[in-house]
Amino acid sequence: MKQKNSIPGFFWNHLKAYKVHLLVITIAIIFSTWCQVKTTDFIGQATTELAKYAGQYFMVGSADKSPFLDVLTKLVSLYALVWIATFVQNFLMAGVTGHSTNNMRTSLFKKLERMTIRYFDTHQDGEILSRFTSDLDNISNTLNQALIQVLTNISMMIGVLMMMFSKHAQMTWVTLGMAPIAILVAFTIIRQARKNVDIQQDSVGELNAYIDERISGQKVIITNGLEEETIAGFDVLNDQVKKATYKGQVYSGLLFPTMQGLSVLNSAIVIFFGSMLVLNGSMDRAEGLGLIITFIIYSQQFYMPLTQISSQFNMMQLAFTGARRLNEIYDQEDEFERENVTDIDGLHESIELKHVDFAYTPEKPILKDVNIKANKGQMVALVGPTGSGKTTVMNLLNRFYNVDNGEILLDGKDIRDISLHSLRDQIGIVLQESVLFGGTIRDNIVFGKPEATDEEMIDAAKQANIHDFIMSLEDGYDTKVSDENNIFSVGQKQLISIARTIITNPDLLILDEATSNVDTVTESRIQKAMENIIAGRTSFVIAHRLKTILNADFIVVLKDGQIIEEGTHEELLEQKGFYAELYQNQFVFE
Ligand SMILES: Nc1ncnc2c1ncn2[C@@H]1O[C@H](COP(=O)(O)OP(=O)(O)OP(=O)(O)O)[C@@H](O)[C@H]1O
Repeated sequence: MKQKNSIPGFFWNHLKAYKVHLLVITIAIIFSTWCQVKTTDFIGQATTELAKYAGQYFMVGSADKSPFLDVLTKLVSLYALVWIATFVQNFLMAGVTGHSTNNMRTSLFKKLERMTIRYFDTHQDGEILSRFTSDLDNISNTLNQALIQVLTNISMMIGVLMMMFSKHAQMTWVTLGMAPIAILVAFTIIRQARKNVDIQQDSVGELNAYIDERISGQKVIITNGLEEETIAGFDVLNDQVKKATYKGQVYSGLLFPTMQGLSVLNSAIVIFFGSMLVLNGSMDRAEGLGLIITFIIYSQQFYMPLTQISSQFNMMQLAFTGARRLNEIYDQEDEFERENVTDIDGLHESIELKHVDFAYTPEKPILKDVNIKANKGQMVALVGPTGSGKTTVMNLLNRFYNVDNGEILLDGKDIRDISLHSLRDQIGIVLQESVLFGGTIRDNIVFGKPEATDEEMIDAAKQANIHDFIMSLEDGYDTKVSDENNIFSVGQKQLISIARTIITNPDLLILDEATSNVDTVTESRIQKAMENIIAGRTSFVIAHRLKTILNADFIVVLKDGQIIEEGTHEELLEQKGFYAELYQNQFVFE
């Protein structure tokens, strides 16, 4: 069992390449906050110098303003340094965020390409997609915005604390007096806000799922006249979102004014205590004024970061959740490959399932002691009621899943001892639900053999009986295929898939016949295309219409994962068993 990735491990793995950048960013942050803290000190000094200058000027009619101007010059220089350091931080961090999230996206996609079909069979597409969108976005936003701000705020608080203690310990304790209350208040508000934001996100998720489901089922809704009911269902969920959003916003909105109020209250206490120091003679007036102004600013510089760290906690929490969810993907096992596997160059003799047992989940056995042997060039048809295990046999032949007991032998060699890529190079699959990728028809046909010539492509399309249809389109083979341009029927899609398989010239064919929405003309085209592709090849065909498999070398009838009958069409009819009954039923029906 491989070790699970941790959240700190996730960030370390993706950020370690930028160690030097992050070090420079941290130094720039510390430097810029030190400058900011220092400017406060200079504002205090400038106030003191100005007060001294004004006092002297009123007393004797003239005064030296150079000490005041000196402080002012230092102040302006410090601001310039702060600007430069902040620019460096943001510039470097934008680069680190851009590159690291890009790498995260790439490594996530590569990982998906290595993962088992089991994972895709047991997770919804939208759920997997959301890791690329919202989870990666949350991580990127946190790196880009929250990280610098949190580091700045922490170093600001430390710097302010150090400066305050070095200036006046008593005033510092007075300034910090409100801190425990502020932390408690911030914590309580944020906890409430987070609770409601979570509810808000859940209800938004529910609403999205509802909209998604209703859009895909729009035809059923219209034909059943369920528009009003659908709107009513939407209203209920939408109302939930409204209420949760309102509460979340109210609590989030409370944080800043409350903390601002506490900070103002704190400033009043600082002014009061500072004035007491001047009034009881511990300090002269100009110095006292400077100190009060310095501590008012320090108090704000201390409380503001506290508020900001608390509010960024939410964003960081989302990034941690994102990292955990991405780790769930990285934690998945890759496709299983034994050591010392070998490559093969084709199927020369036979392919055989020998005493195969298989279950997707331990509690529900699917295939039980299945034995099928196809010699080179033979066509094997799999027939049986829905759920009997036909597709499962195909999944095992292609090693989407591995057998639990028994073995599958290709020319006498266990397919687990053959490298996955060379095994799959020999196999061509036409699935029941044909998939077309974004691009042109040409791209789709040459998908498995990008170097194919136009002649090869056209030849494959002709064999698949789809060439004439493609040529009837305005742009021919350059016709765009996309979700928006869904001009193909189920049957036509399957014919394009057949052409895609033919062009790769596989030794072993796995065909799952399209069952629904195929008109009779397309059906006979598919029939012809299948005959063309099967000729001279070893093939396993799942047939739903029995007339497609009358020529099969032998037919295997599966029921509840077991072979119940086996033989040629004629032999099975003679047996007058399950197959004969199925054939009679279809014959009458058609
Ligand atoms: N990924 C999976 N995880 C768990 N169970 C599965 C999975 N795929 C299929 N099954 C179950 O395995 C059994 C056999 O399914 P299979 O798809 O092989 O049947 P089939 O004969 O091809 O059916 P159909 O003719 O409807 O396509 C069914 O009970 C099905 O529910």
